[in-house]
Amino acid sequence: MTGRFISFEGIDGAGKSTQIAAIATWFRERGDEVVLTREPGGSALAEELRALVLNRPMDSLTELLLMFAGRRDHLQTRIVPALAGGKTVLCDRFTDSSFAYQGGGRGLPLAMLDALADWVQDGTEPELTFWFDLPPDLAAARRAGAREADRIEAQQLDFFDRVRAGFAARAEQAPQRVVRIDASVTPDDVWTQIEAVLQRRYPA
Ligand SMILES: Nc1ncnc2c1ncn2[C@@H]1O[C@H](COP(=O)(O)OP(=O)(O)OP(=O)(O)O)[C@@H](O)[C@H]1O
Ligand SMILES: Cc1cn([C@H]2C[C@H](O)[C@@H](COP(=O)(O)O)O2)c(=O)[nH]c1=O
Repeated sequence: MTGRFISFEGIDGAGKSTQIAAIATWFRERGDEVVLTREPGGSALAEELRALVLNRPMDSLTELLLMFAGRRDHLQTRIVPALAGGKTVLCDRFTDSSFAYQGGGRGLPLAMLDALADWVQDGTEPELTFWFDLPPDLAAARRAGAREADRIEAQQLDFFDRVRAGFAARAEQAPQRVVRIDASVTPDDVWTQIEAVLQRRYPA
């Protein structure tokens, strides 16, 4: 049996976490067994790497390699077994974030990311990705009211402009998989967009 793998993407503060619980409930009400997880992190080892990558100074290539090292462990120990067991895996960020942040934001070569994604994922990728899109200045205002910035969130607006462009490029390359959600509206209006996509993709 093969489950469903769905990811959630967007710049920091776009509102993913606010919506994911409702999406989990939507699938559970249909009888799915849901695994909620995140990247960086999601497994014991990858959570240790997360603490390092979000807080310790390092160069861009080290950051990229730690993201993919954690992803490999997360896939091997949680995502692939859950999918093999027929579960619905909802993952807060996945490889699109590496393309957007390390590729777009940091400017690392996309060919390097393509190679890492091939090796690390070995064909496992989300069937559906919600891209929560909103302007970086609005996201920054939301974050400022919510929490203290980590090493990546502390970047300037021009960094987040490049990250947003990175997500837009990924959406353009995979229009069947990546669905853009206008995240600048109220939480209820964001949910209305998401629910419409879920009903269309997964009819009762
Ligand atoms: N549609 C919305 N309108 C206004 N504020 C929102 C909206 N959605 C979320 N917020 C608020 O913005 C802040 C960031 O939201 P949230 O943590 O869900 O974002 P996120 O995408 O998960 O961020 P990150 O990826 O950095 O963890 C929170 O304070 C949340 O309450
Ligand atoms: C998977 C992944 C994540 N990032 C960045 C994006 C965010 O700034 C942080 C994660 O924080 P969140 O509050 O859990 O969203 O990590 C990245 O740069 N590259 C990646 O591959």
